[in-house]
Amino acid sequence: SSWWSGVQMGPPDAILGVTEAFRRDTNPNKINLGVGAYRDDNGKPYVLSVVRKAEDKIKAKNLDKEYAPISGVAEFCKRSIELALGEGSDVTSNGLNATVQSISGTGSLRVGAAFLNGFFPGNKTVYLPAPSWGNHTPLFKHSGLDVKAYRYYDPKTCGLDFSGAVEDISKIPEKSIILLHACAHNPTGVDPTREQWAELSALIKKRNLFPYFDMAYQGFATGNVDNDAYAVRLFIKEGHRIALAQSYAKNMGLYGERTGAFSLVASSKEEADRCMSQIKILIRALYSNPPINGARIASEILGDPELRSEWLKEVKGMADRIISVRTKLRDNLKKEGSTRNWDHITNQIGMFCFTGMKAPEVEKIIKEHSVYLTKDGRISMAGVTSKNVDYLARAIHAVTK
Ligand SMILES: Cc1ncc(COP(=O)(O)O)c(CNOCC(=O)O)c1O
Repeated sequence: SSWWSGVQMGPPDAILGVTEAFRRDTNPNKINLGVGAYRDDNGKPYVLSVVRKAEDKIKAKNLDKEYAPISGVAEFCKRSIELALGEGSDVTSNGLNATVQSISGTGSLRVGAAFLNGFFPGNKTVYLPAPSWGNHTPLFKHSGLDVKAYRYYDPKTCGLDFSGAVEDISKIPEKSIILLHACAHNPTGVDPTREQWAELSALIKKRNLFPYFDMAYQGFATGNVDNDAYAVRLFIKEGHRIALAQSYAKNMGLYGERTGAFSLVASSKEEADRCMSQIKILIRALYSNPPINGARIASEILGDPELRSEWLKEVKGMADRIISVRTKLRDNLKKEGSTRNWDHITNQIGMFCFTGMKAPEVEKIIKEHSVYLTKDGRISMAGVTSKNVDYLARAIHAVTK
């Protein structure tokens, strides 16, 4: 028998499986609301013009292709943590952060998880919001950490189950790890209000929990990079020593360039240096050093005042398009005569909308209307355009009335 006769066929990825089914559908009105990547109003992938400008500037520099340091392109690491914490943060001015470039958000989360597995002195269990990004559980489990959940989404209101979250977090054993989506929660689109973030910060401090922020959408949620970093900056201000994973897949459209960063905020520069040395040892044995192209593009944009302000306009443009189709969809559902409350479509934020459609309704809308989405009723608003939003509203009304 062969070496691999024991290997089972694994289940298809829930999200990518939707796209395959979409591709097979011949209905000209078909709509793909599964994929979590931005599309313009013509449903096409979007390369930011500021990214093209940065590429031209980089090309003119005739840079070599030498290895980046294990910790990545230094300029990128500096610009990335400053984007997250804001210029002049005393964390960066006092060198309290250990920041490494990694392979987009997923690689950054994974490097952080490997470091926690090796060095976290507390309860090596990560508490995720229920539900969370599908990849969080396998990512942390493969890193050797245990994974549990705290209540987060309320299916009755399609909003935040804040009292449930507080109740569950109050019971999390001290010195555990709590994963927080900094903004634009995936898959629900439900974010805490600023007041609720303040309560969560106080509670997490009281419970002596370690906050691990996943910020994959900074600038993409409200269109403002400072607003979207509010929770991260609040926790720092409140004295939490956080971990942070960042991605430039969505807010710079660098999906395939795999550009991201992992940061740890330590209590002294000397401690940050010790942590950095151990993180580098982990990276060396994982992938040795990260890809240079995306990091060069991101640091070119973040480091040049003109490109930076152009980027801020473009990322706001993407966020605004999503917000406008949210409003159109909600209004069209009303116009179709739906008696359901669809306010959550505009209360939720970022790439995703948890519609509240149940599995039978999802099956029906796929089969009868060729609208493709994941079974949990999550739609990627990026797939909604001014051209298909009427059709979509009719289809949703047809299966939910
Ligand atoms: C919360 C979160 N963290 C991290 C990431 C990591 O993204 P990347 O590794 O591409 O930077 C993502 C990207 N998700 O992909 C879209 C989808 O769910 O369909 C994410 O949503």
